[in-house]
Amino acid sequence: MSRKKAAKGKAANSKQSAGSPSGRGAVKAARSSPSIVQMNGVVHPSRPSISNSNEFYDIAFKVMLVGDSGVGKTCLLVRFKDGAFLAGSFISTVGIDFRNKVMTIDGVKVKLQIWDTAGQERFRSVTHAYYRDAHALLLLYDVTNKSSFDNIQAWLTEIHEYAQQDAVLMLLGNKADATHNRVVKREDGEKLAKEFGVPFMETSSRSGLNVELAFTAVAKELKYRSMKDPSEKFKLHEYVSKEMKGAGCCGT
Ligand SMILES: Nc1nc2c(ncn2[C@@H]2O[C@H](COP(=O)(O)OP(=O)(O)OP(=O)(O)O)[C@@H](O)[C@H]2O)c(=O)[nH]1
Ligand SMILES: [Mg+2]
Repeated sequence: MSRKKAAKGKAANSKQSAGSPSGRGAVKAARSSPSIVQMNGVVHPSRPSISNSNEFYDIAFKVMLVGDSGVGKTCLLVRFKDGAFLAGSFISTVGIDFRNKVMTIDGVKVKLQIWDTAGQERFRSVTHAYYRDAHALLLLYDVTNKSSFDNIQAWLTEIHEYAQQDAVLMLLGNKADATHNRVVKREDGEKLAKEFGVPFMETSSRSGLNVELAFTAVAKELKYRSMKDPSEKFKLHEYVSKEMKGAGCCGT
């Protein structure tokens, strides 16, 4: 298996305040990024000239974070990538952004190129264009925000319309640490996920609960699928049920 060099996970655009007039410049910048131009099917590394990471990888996949504005997509990505929590005032993502992370899955270096989409309605047409290349989608709602949960069905409709049929999909109930403000029960999330046949877990970017697991589960599923070795079996639902930790149980 040949090893490729991973481009440093550099955001294609920066965040702006939710009240900023337009994110068009940033979106345009993101669209002209070489990473995007080359991205069809399995992700290819960006031009070496912009790569300042020495990390090598064997296979690469594109993962998309979707869900209402404020559910915590950016925080989830930052927690996963940097192990930090973005506390303080909420800065809404403009357009679309990405970061890379290389994980070692059963001895194979798997690069995830993780696309952080803007949840705001006004960017919806921009983000639609990226669905088609996604190998996996993490759909988030916020357990402290009922409307973000109620909107999950609409998000699923959108995903079915724009994403590839065989894309890996997982539902995440985020902000599980916020016990006092919780309005969506874990069982409601489980029920909804079961209805749509998607794996589910609650996460917290603040405590780190299940963050690594969510991305590891997706990376494992994609890796096993790409290996196409019938002797190697991986069951995403089973893996998630076995490895998942409950809110309030274990923190990180
Ligand atoms: N308590 C708690 N707060 C969180 C968590 N994740 C995110 N937040 C807070 O929720 C707010 C929104 O987080 P973001 O990650 O920026 O939300 P987003 O989904 O990226 O929003 P858009 O970019 O507008 O789509 C921020 O103020 C975060 O600090 C979490 O796990 N727990
Ligand atoms: Mg964001």
